[in-house]
Amino acid sequence: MRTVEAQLRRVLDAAVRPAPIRVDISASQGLLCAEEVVADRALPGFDQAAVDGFAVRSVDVLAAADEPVELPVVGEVAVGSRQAHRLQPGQAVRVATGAPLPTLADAVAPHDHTDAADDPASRATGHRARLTVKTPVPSAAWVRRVGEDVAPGDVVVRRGAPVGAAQVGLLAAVGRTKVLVHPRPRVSVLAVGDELVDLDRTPGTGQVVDVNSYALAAAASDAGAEVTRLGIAATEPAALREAVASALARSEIVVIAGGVGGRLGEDVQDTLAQLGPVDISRVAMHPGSVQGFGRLGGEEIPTFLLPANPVSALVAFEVLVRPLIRLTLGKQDLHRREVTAALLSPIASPPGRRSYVRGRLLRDRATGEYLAQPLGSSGSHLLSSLAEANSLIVVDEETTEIGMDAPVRVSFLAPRS
Ligand SMILES: Nc1nc2c(c(=O)[nH]1)N[C@H]1C(S)=C(S)[C@@H](COP(=O)(O)OP(=O)(O)OC[C@H]3O[C@@H](n4cnc5c(N)ncnc54)[C@H](O)[C@@H]3O)O[C@H]1N2
Ligand code: MOO
Repeated sequence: MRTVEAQLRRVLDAAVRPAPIRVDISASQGLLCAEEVVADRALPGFDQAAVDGFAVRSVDVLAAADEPVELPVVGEVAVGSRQAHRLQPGQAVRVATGAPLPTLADAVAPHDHTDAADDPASRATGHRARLTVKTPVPSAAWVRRVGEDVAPGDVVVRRGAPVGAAQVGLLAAVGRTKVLVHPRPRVSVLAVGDELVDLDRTPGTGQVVDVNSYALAAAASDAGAEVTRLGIAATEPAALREAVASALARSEIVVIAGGVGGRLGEDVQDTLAQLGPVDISRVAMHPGSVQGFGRLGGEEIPTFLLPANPVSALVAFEVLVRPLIRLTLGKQDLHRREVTAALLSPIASPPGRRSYVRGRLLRDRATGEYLAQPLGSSGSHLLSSLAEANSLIVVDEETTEIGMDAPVRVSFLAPRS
């Protein structure tokens, strides 16, 4: 039996990474940047007022520390003003937040530092108002300096950085319409099984609705892949070979649920062997121990044969496929967050296998301590208990029993609202 680690290594070694692509910045969110994005401009692009107030020379209002200083207001600069403004020593200009600062001004006195009054005498000289500055403002106060955020030549988004809302904002700010990113890996999902019918049919006696292609497609999409759910594959060898070959041609990862055991399994494996070597092995895990993996087709596309019991399929996906999708996306961190929790009821685990026990992770309000409640039976067909779970309790290979209150390793599943 191969350890989970050894199987994961084989899987990750087989990763096929799609070449980076250039996309609109609006489509880049959630992907990893594949280039160093260098700013060709400064942000802010010019010195500007950080508040509504009056642009002044700080030296002209120094004396306001002792007594109010009066200045004539010689003009007004609105946001977006494209006209050059200039003030002379001893003058003030009314400015709005974001307006370009007049030449010579090096500070803004906010409204609450000042009193402004209409002054007929100063109006006669062309000035609109007299300003009383009650508090001095030091140089650069209430000014957003050119290049303070980003200087030309700065890297605004690093290669390998996840693109989130702030990165999309920076790309827009430096005028980039497109950005090079690692695309989502394309994952194709198929199910095989003679008993399967699609969900638009009422299953007859002995028939089972195909759950796996839907559930695995959802899991792949949640992991960040671009998914094609191909549904139930024909089991007639030529048709199956054709279906898998066409999936290989359009995917970086192929996931097939079923075909691991029994007569059908042998037929499926024989057919797949025409496309490349498939290794069916027992992996030291529970559930999901019997599985197949190979690199198929000319491009050696990593291809999984997952055990068909729905819980086994999803757990095997979680443990082996999800990390491969994340690696293919370019992520550094391939695994879910793990915490240590106190076990709320005892669990058993088969010897020599790592168990993934469905659980609910709780937090003790008073102590902040994590608590793990194992859910129901461990049957691999019991999908509703996986739906109840928000985590998997991971029991190592050597342990066969864990008592109440003992510390256990718990891996988060997708966060739920
Ligand atoms: N000789 C052995 N037989 C089996 C073993 C074993 O170790 N030795 N392990 C059992 C376990 S556990 C699993 S899991 C399966 C894995 O084999 P397959 O992947 O070929 O699974 P099947 O036997 O075809 O199906 C198992 C179960 O799942 C249902 N199923 C199948 N496909 C779907 C689908 N798309 N959606 C929902 N449910 C599906 C199927 O009807 C069966 O009930 O092998 C066991 N046998
Ligand atoms: O491999 Mo089966 O994986 O335990 O349901």
